[in-house]
Amino acid sequence: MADNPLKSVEAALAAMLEGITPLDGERLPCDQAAGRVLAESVTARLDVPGFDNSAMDGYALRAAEAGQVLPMIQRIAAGHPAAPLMPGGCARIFTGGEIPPGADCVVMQERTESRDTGIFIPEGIPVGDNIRRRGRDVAQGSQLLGAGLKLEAAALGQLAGQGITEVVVCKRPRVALLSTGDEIIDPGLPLAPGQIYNSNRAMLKRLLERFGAEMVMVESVPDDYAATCDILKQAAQCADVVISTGGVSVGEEDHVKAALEELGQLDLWRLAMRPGKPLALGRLPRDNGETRFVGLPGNPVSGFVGAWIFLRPLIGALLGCPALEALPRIRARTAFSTSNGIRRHYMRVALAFTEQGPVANAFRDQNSAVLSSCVEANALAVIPEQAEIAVGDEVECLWLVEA
Ligand SMILES: Nc1nc2c(c(=O)[nH]1)N[C@H]1C(S)=C(S)[C@@H](COP(=O)(O)OP(=O)(O)OC[C@H]3O[C@@H](n4cnc5c(N)ncnc54)[C@H](O)[C@@H]3O)O[C@H]1N2
Ligand code: MOO
Repeated sequence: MADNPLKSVEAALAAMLEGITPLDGERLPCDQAAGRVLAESVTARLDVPGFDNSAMDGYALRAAEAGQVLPMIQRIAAGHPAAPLMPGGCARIFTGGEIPPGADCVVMQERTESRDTGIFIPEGIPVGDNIRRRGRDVAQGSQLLGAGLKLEAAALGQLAGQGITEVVVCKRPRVALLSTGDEIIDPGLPLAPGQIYNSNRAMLKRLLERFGAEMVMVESVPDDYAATCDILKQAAQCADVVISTGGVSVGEEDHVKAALEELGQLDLWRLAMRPGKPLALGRLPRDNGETRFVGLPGNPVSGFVGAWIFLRPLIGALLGCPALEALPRIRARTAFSTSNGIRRHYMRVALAFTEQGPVANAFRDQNSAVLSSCVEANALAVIPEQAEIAVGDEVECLWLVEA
């Protein structure tokens, strides 16, 4: 919008992500790699399955010999090698058992009858029936898993299925999380009048760890310019990303932005988003390069929304994980009405999946200081600038999933 003095979220995201490349890889045992992102793709060493095997407990035979009683001349349990099957006979076989050379189908035992002279096999068994072919799941030499994939249950199973015990994953982005404000007190300590407990830290730590970051510094910073400069310098040395909460607005006790401008560079400030308008993006120098800086507003909901919209893609880019870079979008009908001003509103909603399609239920109080609005939210409904939304209108929602 031409007369909107605030920067768009898209412009801010592009500025934040510009020049970011994934961090180096590190080799890890697979049993410590859950939730980590592959830095290198993995090639299959083996065919899976490694040999033709039975999908059922039953009998292996030549399909052409079905429709008669066949003597049972071999027994093949899973884990034991199969000898060739002589013509005119069948083999007792169990699920996962190796198909004996010569056999070309398996009949499940429920379809057979045991007779004195052998096993009666019904007619019309197709060649290949109930055989799981070698390499059907994975072919040796093919790409098993691609770089950038977050290792979750099935991928870990695929690695184990290859006998692989180590992988190269992207190093976790190191994050320094600074809570500014004289009024902010750690849970466990007594509260004096005017003070509040630090709710942002616990919330952001959890979100950042879910996104794949490692917390290397977690500090509280008083409302003091020199102290803010000191801690920013220290944080920039030990972290890939420095995140602060509070102190980015226009008050006299808001020192973060001034400290950032003094020490490094403020790339962007004041966004057309609600909540989160005073969010500040920039960079701080460190010995071998620079450290990204994200200054989240102090209001807890601004921090929550800012984390999903900015920190998730930032951590994703540092991890080389495309799935983390954009939240999945889903269209839903609103169970609420609202009218919006010049900032895009990210309303906290609980999506319900009804027979009529997804419905977005908004928490009654959408103020940026009301963290209750986030507790049961599973999506952010994106209300465009100046929009008038009536009950039942369709809006786009961002689904709050970690990857
Ligand atoms: N004159 C103006 N005042 C404000 C503006 C403005 O444009 N002009 N913007 C408002 C908006 S919007 C926001 S958002 C806030 C952001 O201010 P800051 O980022 O400077 O944050 P603080 O002032 O330090 O704190 C705001 C609020 O959040 C509480 N807070 C801070 N840290 C924590 C924490 N770790 N845990 C829980 N709560 C926290 C703090 O006590 C304040 O109540 O500025 C508006 N003002
Ligand atoms: O932009 Mo602020 O985060 O609405 O309260």
